Amino acid sequence: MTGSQADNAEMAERSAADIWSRVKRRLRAELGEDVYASWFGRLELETIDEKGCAHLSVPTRFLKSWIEAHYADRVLSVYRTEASDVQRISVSVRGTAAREMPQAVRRTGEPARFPNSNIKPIISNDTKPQAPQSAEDRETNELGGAPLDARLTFESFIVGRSNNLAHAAAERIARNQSGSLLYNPLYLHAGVGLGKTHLLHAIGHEVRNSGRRVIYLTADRFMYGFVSSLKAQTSLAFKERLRAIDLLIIDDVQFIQGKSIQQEFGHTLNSLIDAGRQIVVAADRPPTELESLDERVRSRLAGGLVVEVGSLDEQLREQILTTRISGLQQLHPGFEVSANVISYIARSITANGRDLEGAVNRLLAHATLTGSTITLETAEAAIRDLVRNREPKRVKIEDIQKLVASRYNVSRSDILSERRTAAVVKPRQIAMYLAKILTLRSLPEIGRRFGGRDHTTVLHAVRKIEKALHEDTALSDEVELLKRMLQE
Ligand SMILES: Nc1ncnc2c1ncn2[C@@H]1O[C@H](COP(=O)(O)OP(=O)(O)OP(=O)(O)O)[C@@H](O)[C@H]1O
Repeated sequence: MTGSQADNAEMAERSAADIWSRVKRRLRAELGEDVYASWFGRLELETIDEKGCAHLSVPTRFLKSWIEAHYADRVLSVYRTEASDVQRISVSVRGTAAREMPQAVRRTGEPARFPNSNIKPIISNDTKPQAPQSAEDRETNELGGAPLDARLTFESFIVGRSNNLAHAAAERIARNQSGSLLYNPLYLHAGVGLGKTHLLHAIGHEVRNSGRRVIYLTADRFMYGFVSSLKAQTSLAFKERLRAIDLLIIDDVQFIQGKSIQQEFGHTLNSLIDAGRQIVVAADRPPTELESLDERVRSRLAGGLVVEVGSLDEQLREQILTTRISGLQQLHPGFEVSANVISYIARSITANGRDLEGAVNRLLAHATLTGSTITLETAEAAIRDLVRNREPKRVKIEDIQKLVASRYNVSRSDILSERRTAAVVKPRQIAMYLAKILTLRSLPEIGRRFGGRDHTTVLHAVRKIEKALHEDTALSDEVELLKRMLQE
C-alpha cells in the first residue's frame, strides 16, 4: 500500500467510526437508555464492505439473535439516516466473525470481498420499496410500518401437520373478499423460528396485492410509532391513520410494554375490530400467557381465532430444505445437494426453520468457496456448530434452584422454605422466573416444585422480575448470565 492509499484508508476508517458513533447515539436516543444498554451497549462495527453492507458484531449468540429478531430494521434505518450508502446490515458473533466473513479485512477501511454474496444478509434494502410509490406506501412509511419480505409468501410456505390449521386460517383471511370478517383477530403463536412471521408476511402480500391497505408492525415499531407521535403531539393523527387501514398485522405482541402504550394498543384493537378491520397478530405464547399484558387486552386478543403453529416435523424440515435449495439452484446452477445430505440435515437440525436456512447458507458458502461437491462429511463439518450449539437443552427446575441458590449464597432449602427475608425472597423469585421461561412447566407445577406454593405466587414473582429487568440493567445482566449458564 502506498503512503497516500494508507492515508485514504485511515480517513475512511475514521469517518466510518464517526458515523458509527452517531448511529449509536441515535439508537440510544430513540430506544432509551435501558433498551440501549441491554442490547446495543456491546454492538460494534467491524467493517463496511464495498456492497454497502455494514458488518456488526456482538459478543454472544444470544445478543445476535435478539438484535436480528427485534431490531434489525431499526438499526438499518438509523444507519441509513447517517450514511445513505449503507444498504444492509449483518450481525455476527465476535470471534466467529472471521469465520463467517472469510475475506473481510476487519476494521481496516480496505474493501472486503464476499464471494458468497448470495447469502442473504438479515435485512436488506433490496426487499424494501426503493421510494414511496403510492399514497399507500407513503402512509405505511409515516406509520413506521416494516416492509414485507418478498420471499415470505404463501407459495414459499410449506404446509405440514403442525402448521396446516394456521396456514388454512391465514389463507382464508388473506383471500376473504366477502366484506364480513371471519376470525378477528387471528392470533398465531409458536416457538422461535417456526414460521409465524412467514405467515404474517404472506397474508400481508396477498391482501396488499388485492388492493387493500395493509400495515405490518413489529411490537417495537408500534410502541415507537406511538411514543414518537405522542412526543410530536400527533398521536391523534397517528391513531386515525392506523384506524383507516384494512389490515393491521402486529408481530411479537409479547413485547408490547408500558401502561399507556398497552392502553393505546387495547383502544386500537377495539376500534379497528368494531370498525370491521382485520387484525392479525403473532406471539411466542398463547394470549392467556401474555402475563405482562393488561387482562382486557389479553381477552380481546383471545376473542378471535387462536392457532398454534407446532414444531416442524422431519418430513416438513426435509421439504423446507429441498425448496430452499432448489430456489438457490436457480441462482447457482452448480449447487447440488444430494437427498442423503438433505435428510441428514433434516434429522440433525430439529429446532427451527431459521437454523435450516442457516444450514443451507453454510452449504452454499462451502460449495461456492471451495468449488467442491457437498458430501455427507462436508455437510457434517459445515453445520457442526449449528447442531451442537443450537440444540435446545432441557433445563431442570432443580438445577435452576441450585444455581440461583449458590449465586445468592442461600441454600436450596431456603428457596423452597416459607422464609420471607429479602435475602431469600429475591433469589426465589428469580428462580421462579427462570423456571417459567426456561422450562415448559405450567405455573401450578412450578408452584408445587417451589415448596407447594400457589400458582398466583409464581405469577406474581414472574411479573415482578419481568418488571425489574426493564428497570435494572445490572439485574438484567445477572439474569441473562444465569440463563446462559443453565443453557450451556
Ligand atoms: N412451513 C414453512 N415453510 C417454509 N419456510 C418456513 C416454514 N416455517 C418456517 N420457515 C422458515 O424459517 C425461518 C424462520 O421463520 P419465521 O421467521 O417465520 O419464524 P417465527 O416463528 O416468526 O420466529 P420468531 O418468533 O423467532 O420471529 C424463515 O426463513 C421461514 O421462511
